[in-house]
Amino acid sequence: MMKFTKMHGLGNSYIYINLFEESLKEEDLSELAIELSDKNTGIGSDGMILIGPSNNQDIQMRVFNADGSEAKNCGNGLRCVAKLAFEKNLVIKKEFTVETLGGPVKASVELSEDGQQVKLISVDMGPPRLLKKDVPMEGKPDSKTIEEAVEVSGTTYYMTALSMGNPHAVFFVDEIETAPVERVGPILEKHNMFPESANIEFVEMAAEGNMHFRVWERGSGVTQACGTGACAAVAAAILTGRAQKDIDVTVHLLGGDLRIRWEEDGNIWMTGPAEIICEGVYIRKEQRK
Ligand SMILES: N[C@H](CCC[C@H](N)C(=O)O)C(=O)O
Repeated sequence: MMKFTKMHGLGNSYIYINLFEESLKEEDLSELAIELSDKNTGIGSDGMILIGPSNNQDIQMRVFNADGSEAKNCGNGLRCVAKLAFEKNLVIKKEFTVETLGGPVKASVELSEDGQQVKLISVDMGPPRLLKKDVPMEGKPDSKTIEEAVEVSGTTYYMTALSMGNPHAVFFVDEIETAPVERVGPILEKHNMFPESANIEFVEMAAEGNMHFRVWERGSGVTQACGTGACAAVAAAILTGRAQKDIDVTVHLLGGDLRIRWEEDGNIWMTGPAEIICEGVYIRKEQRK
């Protein structure tokens, strides 16, 4: 039996396990993520996120996709971790740091009128990493990938790729409704130009300071939202001259809106909501027989 909390950030849901209360075996983690994410025999989610102690930050977050692969960062997950950590008194400040495999980030929480609930969370996601060697992807290690042609099933697409601690390939389209998310997403996710696979995003620029966004996530497929992907999309828009730094961009995702801003100092800020769906006790498959 294992206590869990199911949370979502704009419909991108994960099963959160509090390692201050539960202990898990390292060798079980990948299988457990697959088991929990299964909507028929598990709880149903886009993956599993562990919140635990850190030696060098206030808390640690580890992210596992629905296919059991471990990711180095998760924007929607960070907002949920920040909310849970504050409301469960795992941290005592409204601003604190989170250790991720993709590097440390800073989170700050905005509270409800009665001060009891976290309503909005802002995360300093750090700078986008623009060099091919950092995405990582094939090609000249110290060069950037900005509007590079890539052919998929006979059609040429123009890709801007970067890392937010995890790999992203961003494509600008004229009409988000017809973006080839499910046709092109899975092909590019596992394309051999990405040694660690990649998250694939499609963006339609809208009126000043707005964009529409869809995503095929590495290890989880189509999700309602991707926080690191939204940051990557804004960075790509700025790198390709479609948006400017130091101005809030509203990213319209299937599950709702995120406010993203690439500051002149180089860091990207993400602000948005996080919700607790339910808390409970999960019975592991091997305990059900
Ligand atoms: N699928 C991602 C991890 C989850 C990222 C996403 N859910 C977010 O909110 O940033 C990866 O393998 O890098």
